Amino acid sequence: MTDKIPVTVLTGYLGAGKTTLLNRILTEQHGRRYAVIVNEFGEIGIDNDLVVGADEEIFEMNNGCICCTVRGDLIRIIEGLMKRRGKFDAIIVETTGVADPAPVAQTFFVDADVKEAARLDAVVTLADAKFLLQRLADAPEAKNQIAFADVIVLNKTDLVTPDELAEVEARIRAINPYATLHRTVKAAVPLDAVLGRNAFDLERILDIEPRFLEAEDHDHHDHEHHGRGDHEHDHDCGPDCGHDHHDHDHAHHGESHGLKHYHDEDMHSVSIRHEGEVDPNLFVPWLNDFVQAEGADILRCKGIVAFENEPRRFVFQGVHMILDGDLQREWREDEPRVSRLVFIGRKLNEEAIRDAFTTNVLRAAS
Ligand SMILES: Nc1nc2c(ncn2[C@@H]2O[C@H](COP(=O)(O)OP(=O)(O)OP(=O)(O)O)[C@@H](O)[C@H]2O)c(=O)[nH]1
Repeated sequence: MTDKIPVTVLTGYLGAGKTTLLNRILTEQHGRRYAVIVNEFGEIGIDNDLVVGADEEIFEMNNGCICCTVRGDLIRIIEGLMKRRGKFDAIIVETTGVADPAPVAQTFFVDADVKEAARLDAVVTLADAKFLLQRLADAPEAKNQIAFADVIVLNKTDLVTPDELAEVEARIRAINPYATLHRTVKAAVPLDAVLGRNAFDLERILDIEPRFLEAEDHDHHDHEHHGRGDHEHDHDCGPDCGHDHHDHDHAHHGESHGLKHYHDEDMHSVSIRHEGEVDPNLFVPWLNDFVQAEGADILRCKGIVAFENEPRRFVFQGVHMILDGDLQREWREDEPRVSRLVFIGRKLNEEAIRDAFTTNVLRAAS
């Protein structure tokens, strides 16, 4: 895995500060060389003109940002880059401000060649401290971008009062409690806070998301807000879609569960904790079926699972209905064999998820 090229996906709504951060990355003395892929709307990309830095290679995807189109472009661009390996150390993909990061992230799971050559390092989302609340109200993509983030750079803090900042941060946390968050002016964040995160390295989920294993079960609100039905970008791909929606192996189960979820209108996260092992022959099919059925509403899922008679941890993650997972390092002696799953998405029915897990994985085993 180590010789794969790390890819950072930079996202964030229009004007949030993506280019500002990119310029910072490209001008700072860090001794690394980045290839930059800019996903720009329209025929003529203007972002190129704004990006400084002589040595970086910049490629553009000019045909919009939606779903499979971008993926095709991105795959071709990354494949082209791979022929020039050695000329750069890492890739940064700057997505257009209105893009849903899901298809970009999916590229690194589903395309065999890309998977072979590159690994998604982290999704970094720029958030505009002044306008994020408005965007959350009127732009579903803005919410997706927050939900997807491994790292959130809450930028333009100079434009808001401390109270406003606290409010926007609370809203971000309601959507995504797991990302690391940095408050910035002019995207001034230490580069190692956004690059080289290994946030998508399944082995490191716990390092990146220490809260992942915390006792949960705080609030159990039942929120059924929403009703916006903003599904434009959900991947309910039709028959023409080139998506490869099956490419998983994952598994686990659990048995007790603490559900915690946060909610922000229709977006929230549900976590399940099972104090013990699960039968992979029950867990894996359940997870696959669940994600296939509900994937349009699930933006992200992750989990670490203890399998019966298996010394290694099963770790999975997914983007919509695409799942990826494998057995990784062994459980340590002092480590409780607990199974944990987290789903982040829209309209997730917490009780239904809990019941399905209990019925199909736990009860079925007894
Ligand atoms: N006041 C203030 N302005 C900022 C800050 N960061 C960036 N800006 C300004 O905000 C504007 C937009 O920043 P960009 O970095 O171009 O944002 P972007 O996300 O790349 O924008 P798009 O490419 O349109 O999506 C620029 O004029 C920046 O100079 C900040 O922390 N505070």
